Amino acid sequence: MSKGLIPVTILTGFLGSGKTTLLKRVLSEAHGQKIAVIENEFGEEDIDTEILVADTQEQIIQMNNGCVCCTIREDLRTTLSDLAAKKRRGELDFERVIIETTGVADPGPVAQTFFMDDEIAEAYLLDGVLTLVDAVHATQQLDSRQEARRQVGFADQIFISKADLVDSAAVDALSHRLKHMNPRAPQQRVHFGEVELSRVLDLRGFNLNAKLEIDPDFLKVDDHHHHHDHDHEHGEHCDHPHHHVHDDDVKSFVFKSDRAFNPAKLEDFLGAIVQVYGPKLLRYKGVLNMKGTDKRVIFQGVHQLMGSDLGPRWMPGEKKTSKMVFIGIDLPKEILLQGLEGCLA
Ligand SMILES: Nc1nc2c(ncn2[C@@H]2O[C@H](COP(=O)(O)OP(=O)(O)OP(=O)(O)O)[C@@H](O)[C@H]2O)c(=O)[nH]1
Repeated sequence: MSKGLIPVTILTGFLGSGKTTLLKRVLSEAHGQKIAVIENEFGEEDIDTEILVADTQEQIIQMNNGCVCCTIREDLRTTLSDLAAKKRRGELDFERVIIETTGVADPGPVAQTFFMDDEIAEAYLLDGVLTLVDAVHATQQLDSRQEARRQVGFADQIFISKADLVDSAAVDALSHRLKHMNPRAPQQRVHFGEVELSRVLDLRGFNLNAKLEIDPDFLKVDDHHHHHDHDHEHGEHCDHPHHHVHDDDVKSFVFKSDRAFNPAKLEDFLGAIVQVYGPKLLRYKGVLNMKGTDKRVIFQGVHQLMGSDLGPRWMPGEKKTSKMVFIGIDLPKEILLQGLEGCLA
């Protein structure tokens, strides 16, 4: 990672989705890596920490704060800055941080900590948000709990746990639903937390400097919108019986164009959009063809906080296709798509 920043992974997922199981597994497999774990649990019981301590040499920091939504940002900030200070002074030795969030929390404030606070941003780099989805209970949780939907919306990687307990058609339906909510995040089934470390660490989901690719398949699930997509990847229409039953408020859409953006217009437009829709924009991310540079422009954000950076050069003869994905709650898709179209040079 650049500039010696400490990579941070946020592990989220609804109650009982298998976060601790996965974390234990990762810690036992991360040979040679020193990981500081921050348990952000809701309630007094410190059971998870005990389990982890018993099995590993990791440094565990428990935060038992009552109200997750309002106080976590401050507590997490303090915890993170203490950790970084101890590392600087040589009192603690660790290379990365994993934060296990409580199952009922919206991961947004946790993720935002890494953008909003200068002191934190100078020491840490948010590497990725991992979301566990419980195949047995997800449908009901997603139907009834906004936090569960937001956890999916924020994910850079989705793990479906407990697929062993339901039939495969049900897992497929769930997977399909998740893909609609968040086409950007790869999905993988996990059995009792068994995952490759490469799926968990160094995802660089938030790293602007990293080589950034958007899964080319995500366009296939964008069933409502084809007029920006002239590649005719329409094969996968949603004939799935499950799809129209739900009305998930977390939705996503993709903008795609081969024409370059006018940077000033785009900046104005996006600036205005995040002002108005920031609270509803969970994540957005794009690889853009921008007039005036032969490099890709990588842009991404969480809520109102937006950043951009230069990525790799376009290859000679390569089609310079801009792709943007927006994930959010009740977003005015047509307004956004038309607005973006209007920013093309
Ligand atoms: N059958 C099955 N059970 C699993 C799987 N993954 C986890 N579990 C079980 O699910 C239960 C909950 O797992 P935990 O890892 O404690 O879940 P958690 O997300 O940390 O739970 P909270 O901290 O309460 O939010 C445990 O009994 C696990 O053994 C899986 O892939 N299959």
